Amino acid sequence: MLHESAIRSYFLGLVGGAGILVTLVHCEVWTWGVYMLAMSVFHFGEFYVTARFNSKVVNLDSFLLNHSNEYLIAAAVSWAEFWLEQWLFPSVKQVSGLVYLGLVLIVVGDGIRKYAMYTAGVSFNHLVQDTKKDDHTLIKHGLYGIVRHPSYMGWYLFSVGTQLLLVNPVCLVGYAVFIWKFFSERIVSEEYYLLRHFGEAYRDYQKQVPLTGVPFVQGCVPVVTRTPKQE
Ligand SMILES: C[S@@+](CC[C@H](N)C(=O)[O-])C[C@H]1O[C@@H](n2cnc3c(N)ncnc32)[C@H](O)[C@@H]1O
Repeated sequence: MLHESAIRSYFLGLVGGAGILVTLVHCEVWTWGVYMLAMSVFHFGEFYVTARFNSKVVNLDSFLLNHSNEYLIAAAVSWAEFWLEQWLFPSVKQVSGLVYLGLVLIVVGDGIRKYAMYTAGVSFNHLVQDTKKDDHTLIKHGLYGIVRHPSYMGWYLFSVGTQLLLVNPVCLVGYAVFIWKFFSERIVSEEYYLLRHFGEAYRDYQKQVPLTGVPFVQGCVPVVTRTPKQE
């Protein structure tokens, strides 16, 4: 495991370094260079923060490089869109306020995600836990006192930010919709298990912190059984 994580880290370092080079040398596509750097920092950071604050579960998957086929396809489609539009309609890729908004979302989004991972510590796991481990405690402080799913919120902002940075209109809409759908379903199943693990304590937490952090996503809310109205 150690040598393979070293290889992945080296590869991510190369991607980040190449990104810096592209940014400095190829001014016409500097946003692509910043994108490469952002992706390498994001994936390296996933492994690093897990290794630092939840070392018992760290493994090669912690880089999230092989998150899912859908993730890889979405990345490849965004690369294709960027280079196709850069070639066919370079005017679309003109640097504007959108690019800078994308940069802000990338930095803020990744910062929120990594801070959430640090805050949750050993309770954070890249895989949703269907059984409760002894050291899994309910986290309600820090960012978790503001929204219930700060790491998903951060990743959502980061992902949308990458498409703004690349000025990819098609993927911007696609990412905003499909990633939203992914997190809305994920949050419901995650909260189903959290309710099983922590029961009333999680129910109270949902009341104290009503926002999930992902827009228009409510999470796993209890089904309210109506008492018939007294006539
Ligand atoms: C990938 S982490 C995501 C955590 C959270 N959804 C977020 O966005 O910050 C998934 C794991 O975190 C755990 N988890 C989520 N919210 C938690 C909380 N408030 N306290 C403790 N564990 C939590 C879940 O049980 C799951 O195993």
